[in-house]
Amino acid sequence: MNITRAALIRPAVIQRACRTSLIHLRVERGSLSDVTLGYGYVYGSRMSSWVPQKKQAQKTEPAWKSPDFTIPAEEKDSPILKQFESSPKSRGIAYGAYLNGYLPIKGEKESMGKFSFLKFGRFFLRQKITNTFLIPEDIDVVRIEPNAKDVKIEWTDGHESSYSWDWLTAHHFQSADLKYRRPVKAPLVRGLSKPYKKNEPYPEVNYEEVMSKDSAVLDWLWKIYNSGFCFIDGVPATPEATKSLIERIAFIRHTHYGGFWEFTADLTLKDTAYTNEFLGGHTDNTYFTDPARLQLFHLLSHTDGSGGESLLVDAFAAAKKLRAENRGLFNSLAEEKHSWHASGNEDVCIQPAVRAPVLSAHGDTNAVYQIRWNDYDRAPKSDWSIKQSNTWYKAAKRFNEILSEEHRQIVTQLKPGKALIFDNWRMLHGRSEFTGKRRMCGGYVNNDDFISRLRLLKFGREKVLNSLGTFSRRSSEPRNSTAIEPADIY
Ligand SMILES: C[N+](C)(C)CCCC[C@H](N)C(=O)O
Ligand SMILES: O=C(O)CCC(=O)C(=O)O
Repeated sequence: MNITRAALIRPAVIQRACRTSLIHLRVERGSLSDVTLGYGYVYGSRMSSWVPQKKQAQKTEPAWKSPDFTIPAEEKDSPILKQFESSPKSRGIAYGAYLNGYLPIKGEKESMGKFSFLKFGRFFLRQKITNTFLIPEDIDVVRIEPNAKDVKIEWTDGHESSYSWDWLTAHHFQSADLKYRRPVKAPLVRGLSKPYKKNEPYPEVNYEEVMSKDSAVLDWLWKIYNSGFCFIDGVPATPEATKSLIERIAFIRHTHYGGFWEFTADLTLKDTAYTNEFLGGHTDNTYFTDPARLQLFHLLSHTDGSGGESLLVDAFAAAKKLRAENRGLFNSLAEEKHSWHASGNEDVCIQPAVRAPVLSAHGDTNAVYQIRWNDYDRAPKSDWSIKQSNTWYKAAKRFNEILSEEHRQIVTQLKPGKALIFDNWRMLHGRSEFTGKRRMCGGYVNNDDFISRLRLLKFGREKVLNSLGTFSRRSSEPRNSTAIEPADIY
């Protein structure tokens, strides 16, 4: 198999690197010329000797990788390659896969069974192709060939791998060498990096900009990530424009309220949102295993009445204050799990697969990463002692007082044309009571789709892919479970 083939099966390479060898990488920053590469094996705990290598001559890229690649005349009638006539890039890649056995040889259309197409398909999908469990347990390295761009390794089973330096530095096992690890400092979960302060101008972006430029989408998402919310000005006051705005981030999360929603105080759905009543600060979807991460509201109209002001409160900042003030109360909100529920509509009684506390701490860092605060939807709890129960209610009462501190209340009157989006894992939202006819529309976006969009825009696909599976911590030692921290960026 030539090296190009190995480069084509990068996912298997990744799997193999993670599974069969411990690569200690000493990379002299910036030079990459002299690399000392040693490796040990997870299996048989054989530590090999260090293998100092010198820089190899840069290999030339295969012709089919160049953007202006054209398929040689004699291959023109390949039934498969014809399918890639549309774009030089896919045509070149297809030809590369063809040369490397991922596509049947010319004229053997019938052999283009599902499997080979699937194999070829996977070539694009960055999914593992190799059967991990067929990798011999006594696998060993035969040859290591580092060069400026990557490291090529030949294994005893004949397989050849190619690892980019970025990928290696992000994935080698030695956590002690964290300084060598360069994962994308991407917000995998979230952080309280820059809470919005009262009287600062509100974070805001422009609709036309967001609809026309990915750079404006990045600015928008980064503002939501850092401040917890963002206004969008210049939005046509129509459901259609609002829906397409949300879809600049990702597809809209569908729930028992529908996908993109328009609502008014008509109790079409049995929830306080569908009334004109006061709604205290709360997060939505506490009853879902995976609460929506973002929520967007856009007031379409409000006639013959007044009120309906919108409230936002940064619950991460409030939790940080509670922790500083009384660690016992903070821990109670972080440890006592509740069975939140949504049971208003006759045909649903929704509860999370795993009961969740008010303050969810991240399993790797113990930093708070998600708030569930909704007294309307909190279910009864009986698996605690009187003492635990009393402590929790005391903690919840104190937390509510902190959340209600005047300087934390971000109160705005939404107007048609200016939408509001916020982080539903961090910010409480609410509404004052109102009179008259008020039409609101909006939608939810999942956490994973929000973070995916944000990371790819901010860091670029190659860097994000190179950091798959890495997780940078403040310290290389996991924190113990009692030291639940306030939300922070990591
Ligand atoms: C769909 N729309 C946003 C209009 C209403 C949703 C109701 C949210 C519910 N009270 C909760 O806390 O999850
Ligand atoms: O009507 C509003 O402004 C907010 C409604 C609300 O809080 C919700 O739908 O969760």
